[in-house]
Amino acid sequence: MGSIGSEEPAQWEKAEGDSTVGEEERILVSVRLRPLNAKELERNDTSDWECIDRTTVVFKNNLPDRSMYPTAYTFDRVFGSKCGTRDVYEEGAKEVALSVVSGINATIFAYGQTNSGKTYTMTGITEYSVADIYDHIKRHEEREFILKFSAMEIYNEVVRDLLSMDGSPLRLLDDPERGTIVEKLTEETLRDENHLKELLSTCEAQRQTGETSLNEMSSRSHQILRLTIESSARELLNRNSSSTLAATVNFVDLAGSERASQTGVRLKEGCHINRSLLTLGTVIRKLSKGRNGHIPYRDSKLTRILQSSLGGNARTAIVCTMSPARSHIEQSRNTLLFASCAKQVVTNAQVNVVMSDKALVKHLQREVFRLESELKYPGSASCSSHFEALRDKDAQIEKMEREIKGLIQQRDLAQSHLKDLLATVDDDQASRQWHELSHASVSHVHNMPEDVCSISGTSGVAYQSSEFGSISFDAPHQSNNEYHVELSDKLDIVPDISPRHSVSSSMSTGMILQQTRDKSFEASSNDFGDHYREVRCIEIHALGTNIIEEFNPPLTEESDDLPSQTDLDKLEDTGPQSVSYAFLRPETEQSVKSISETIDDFIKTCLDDMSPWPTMPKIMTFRELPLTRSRSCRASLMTTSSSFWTEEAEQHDGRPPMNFLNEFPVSLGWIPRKISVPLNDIKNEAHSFEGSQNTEEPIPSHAIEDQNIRIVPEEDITNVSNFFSGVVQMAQSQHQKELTDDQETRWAQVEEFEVDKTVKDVGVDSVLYSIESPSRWPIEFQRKQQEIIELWHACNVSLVHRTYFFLLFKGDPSDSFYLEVENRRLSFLRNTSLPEHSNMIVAEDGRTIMSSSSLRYLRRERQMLYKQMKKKLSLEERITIYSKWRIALNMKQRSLRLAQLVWTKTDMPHVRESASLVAKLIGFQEQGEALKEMFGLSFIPQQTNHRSFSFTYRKSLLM
Ligand SMILES: Nc1ncnc2c1ncn2[C@@H]1O[C@H](COP(=O)(O)OP(=O)(O)OP(=O)(O)O)[C@@H](O)[C@H]1O
Repeated sequence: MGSIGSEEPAQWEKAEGDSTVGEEERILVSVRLRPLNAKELERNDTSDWECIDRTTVVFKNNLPDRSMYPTAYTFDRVFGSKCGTRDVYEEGAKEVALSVVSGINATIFAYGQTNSGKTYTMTGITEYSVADIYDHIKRHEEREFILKFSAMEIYNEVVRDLLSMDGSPLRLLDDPERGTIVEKLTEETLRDENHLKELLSTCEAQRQTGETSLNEMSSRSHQILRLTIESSARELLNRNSSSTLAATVNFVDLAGSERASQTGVRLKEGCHINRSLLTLGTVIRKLSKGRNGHIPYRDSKLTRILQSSLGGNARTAIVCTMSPARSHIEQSRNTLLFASCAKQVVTNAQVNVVMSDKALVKHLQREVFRLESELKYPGSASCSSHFEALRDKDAQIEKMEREIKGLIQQRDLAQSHLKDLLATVDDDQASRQWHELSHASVSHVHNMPEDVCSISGTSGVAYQSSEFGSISFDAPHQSNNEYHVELSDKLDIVPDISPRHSVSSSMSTGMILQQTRDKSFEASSNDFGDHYREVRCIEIHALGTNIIEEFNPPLTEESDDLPSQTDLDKLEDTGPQSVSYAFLRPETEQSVKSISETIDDFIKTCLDDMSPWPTMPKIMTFRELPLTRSRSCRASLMTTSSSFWTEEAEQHDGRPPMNFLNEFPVSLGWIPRKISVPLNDIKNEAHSFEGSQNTEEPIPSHAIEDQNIRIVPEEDITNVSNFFSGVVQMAQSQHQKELTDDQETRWAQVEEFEVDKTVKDVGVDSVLYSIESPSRWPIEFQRKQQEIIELWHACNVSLVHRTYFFLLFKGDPSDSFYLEVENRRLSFLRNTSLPEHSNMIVAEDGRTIMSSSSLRYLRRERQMLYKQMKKKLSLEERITIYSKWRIALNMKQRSLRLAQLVWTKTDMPHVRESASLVAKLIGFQEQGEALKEMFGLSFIPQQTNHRSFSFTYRKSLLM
């Protein structure tokens, strides 16, 4: 059978013991006082030692010369003279001795001077132990026990087998597993308890004894009785994996510790006895100070044989016997000193498990496999497993971080949705109130007929704001082919073209497409700015013919989304510009192209109608006009397909058919069918404006030379019509003025056109004032301004437009043109809204579309302003403004009310406040001339040698 230590398989541990891991514990040390014997009593020796309690023994006779020694000693247990051996066993040895049945080595020592009662005590302890061991065996029939007994004595440092009769000395051998073993020591397997008793008797008989002066039967040797107990569970005995608990208990009866002089023994005997005892004392003393350093186990046979029991794998109990007699006080003190040292020694006993050979082989094979694996794979298995564990943990952490990130995004998204929902709820509430208020206020707006058209729709001004995007305007529904075209420097592309096509385009000249919406304007009508999505700028270069495709994949010429090759050729021929349709959706591009063509054709037709010269050399088409860099484009336009126009035009002698005009309800119906304009007169008049504004780029000479009239139309058809009306009106007015001034000679020299009597003669008074009578201009400006304000109000002009216009045109003489144009436009609109013109702005189905759309956009603007208030104004600012506008602070929906109040009156203080507030809400920043130009025409008198009259339209330059 092999044996292993504490590193045995768990199943064995569980089966065989509570623990194979040794627990440190101190040696159990007890002291036993024997009674004074007959001799001691005979010589009247006194008993100086007394056990005052279970653990303390005191020297009760305080002699003066002994005061230097301690008088009280405490041990695990002390036994007085009246205590029987049974007590000593029970409390001072039994627990340790019986550990052997649990596989734990144990050793019981009896230490003391001769005749102190060592043999007397140890004999009793051995018998009790054996009895209890056998009793344990009887009570554990499930296990099979094997008891083996051996006995030896060490006499004069010679080991003898007490069970052998030859008395030859035995050698000590060092076994790597079992430690020091006694060679050839008889080990009797015990049959039963009696067998053991017989053997014990044999040992007793074999032990060296001799008469000493103190003890007639003195034990002159160290006796070691060794009982080995192996036990196995019976149920496992037939299995290969059976294991056995194996332990040894040593009952050691030491020879007397007294000095030879005291005992009177022979010198040699005493020397050897003392050598083993001396070594034992040294080992104990050293062990009591810890296991550091060298422990001289090998200095004596006794310490070599009992090495494992001295601070090793064994539980140890020492019973120190002493005579209470005063005559042995020195030996008693030495015994107590030894006992005190022994008390400090710590042992580390553990369960000893012995496995069968087969089980051992199995175990060893597993161990070999494990070791081979470690050799095969560099780095210990434990290290590898640690790295793997770390990698797993890292992966786990990364996964969790990703999950956390995802959860955070989900949370943010949910919060965003919640915010939107709350905003929607607020909007709904606000919207309800808004409708209540707005319905109530409809009548308040000057009882405006519903068919009043939107000034924004006709003024060619759409509003650009980084926050709002472009504000465009609905067109009236026109059967199933209705198109909704929004002209804006920010192109609004509504994907749902059919049946309602909503396209925002800069149309003819420069285009800058900056934003698109992913759903129709109507669908997002509650929020002007939120649903815009950045797309891409499309520019039309003033020069060059290349199509700029900045981000879109290249479009082929065959693409329907591109201008036709004819268009491109035409552009090349005329050379002034190129058109980029980059990033337009196909349907949008087609619409834009159609619109452009329509406008070109329309202008051409108008000019043809206007032209007194049927063979006018060349009329520049809409797209042929030289343009400055496009920055913005603002207009609203109702349009139809070019084919529609072309076909209809052919049937109407090149003029726009009435159906077409109905589809441009804003102004096309107003276009005079026949206009007679003295072109030379116009050209001459141009000189009167020379030098007033000259910010435009030079006009290509060929344009002037070849055409005499150079017209750069405004960006939308509405403005184009207004522009022409302005041209006609100005010419007519000037003509009248000249007539008054007796300039008929000039007038006679030119051909006349018939002028439609529907044209309102708005004149150019303000322009003339600003130029000819600068001193009167301020008064005239105020008058014009007030007139325009009234017109804004009457025509439901966009609030943003009013604000821009009001803040930009502050009375500079150069503003006169803008005021004049604005005045004319507004006057035109007001007039066209009169009953006699209602047919021009009412759709075929009879709806007063323009009125409703203008009012609707006004409401949207006010909603937009309302929403902006909390974004743009601090609480303090809002409170100040509320008080200024006389809105009670405890009123609900104050911002809404404020939005409804702005621009509702025409008195100047109100207008100023309104403009100021709206400007702040929309982030208005005056940008000088560029911003002014967004209001449409910029009449730039051209300095020419020929008295030609030139208008150059310049796109607005909103940055
Ligand atoms: N506690 C005791 N109660 C009564 N008698 C005792 C007690 N202890 C010892 N004796 C008696 O004292 C005598 C000596 O005892 P014992 O032989 O056990 O001493 P010892 O220490 O073994 O001596 P030695 O070392 O010389 O062998 C014996 O006759 C024994 O019966």
